[in-house]
Amino acid sequence: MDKKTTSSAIDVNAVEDSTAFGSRLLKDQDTVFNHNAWDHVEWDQEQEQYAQSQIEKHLNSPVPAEEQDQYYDKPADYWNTFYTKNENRFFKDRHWLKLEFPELFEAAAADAGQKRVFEVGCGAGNTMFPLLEQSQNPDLFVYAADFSSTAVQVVQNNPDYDTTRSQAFVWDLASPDLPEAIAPGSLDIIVMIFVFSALAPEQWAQAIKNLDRLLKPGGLVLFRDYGRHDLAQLRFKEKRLLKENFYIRGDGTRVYFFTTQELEILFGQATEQGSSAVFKIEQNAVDRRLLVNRSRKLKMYRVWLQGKFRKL
Ligand SMILES: C[S@@+](CC[C@H](N)C(=O)[O-])C[C@H]1O[C@@H](n2cnc3c(N)ncnc32)[C@H](O)[C@@H]1O
Repeated sequence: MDKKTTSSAIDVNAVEDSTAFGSRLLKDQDTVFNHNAWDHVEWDQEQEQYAQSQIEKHLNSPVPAEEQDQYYDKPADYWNTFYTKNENRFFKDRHWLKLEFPELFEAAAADAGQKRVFEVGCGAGNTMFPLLEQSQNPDLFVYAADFSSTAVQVVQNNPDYDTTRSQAFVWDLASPDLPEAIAPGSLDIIVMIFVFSALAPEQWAQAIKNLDRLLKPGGLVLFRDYGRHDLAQLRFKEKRLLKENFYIRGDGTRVYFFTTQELEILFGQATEQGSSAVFKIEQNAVDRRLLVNRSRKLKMYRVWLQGKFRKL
């Protein structure tokens, strides 16, 4: 958990706490400090009011208009700086991947046949490396792309990077061009973990169109990202809001906080958003988790969204 007062994209590592999601339910408020994490937590009135007052504060104090353009001009530069500073801290062993996205590991089974998986916004390769490590499938190939060239270097410099089974390259998810390395309509699975939130809302339609063009019919998007009113949103200070629910962290990286309704419209009825893509929504769930700092008696309300969208 990020304890700094200035927000940073390293906060995504808080998702490491989400191991056996759904298993621990808080039934008695008096026991809240007995464990580190509780699932499916209903928010009390105090937390709801806090959320509303923070959102109002943000809306009343956006990033000054004359400072906004820099965050739209070269967003990858901020991520390059981020990876230059955080290279070692960022690689995490994601135990929950297998629990939440078993489809990935089915593609890695010995008899799964030819499978092509693409990790978009791969950062340090937090999906690609564990997947390949566990793969028994000689015919699994994993692509990994990020628009930060520093992130791609981090992946390529990893001693486990194996060019016979994987390929990492620079690509912008919101680009009008598909990556040269991947044939259109050839992918079985695309993984986006805390990536879509980094796009500006006006880039969503192009990004979804790209996913649709890259996937095979029946191919799957595996999605995990920030939910509306997550702790990371509510703790923003003044002058960090670019647009409603879209913020600039202290390190200059951007982050949007979604609702399931927005994802439903974006992926399920993408045509209306200016993209011809339409996906069957197989999962669109909220992971509301209360993390507890037992020694400091702090309660942290996390809200993450998880989706599985199948190309029709
Ligand atoms: C919060 S990090 C998550 C990294 C990784 N998916 C993980 O879960 O560890 C977001 C990543 O998305 C990348 N990113 C942001 N916008 C992107 C875009 N338009 N195209 C490709 N990658 C992007 C950033 O460079 C960063 O590596």
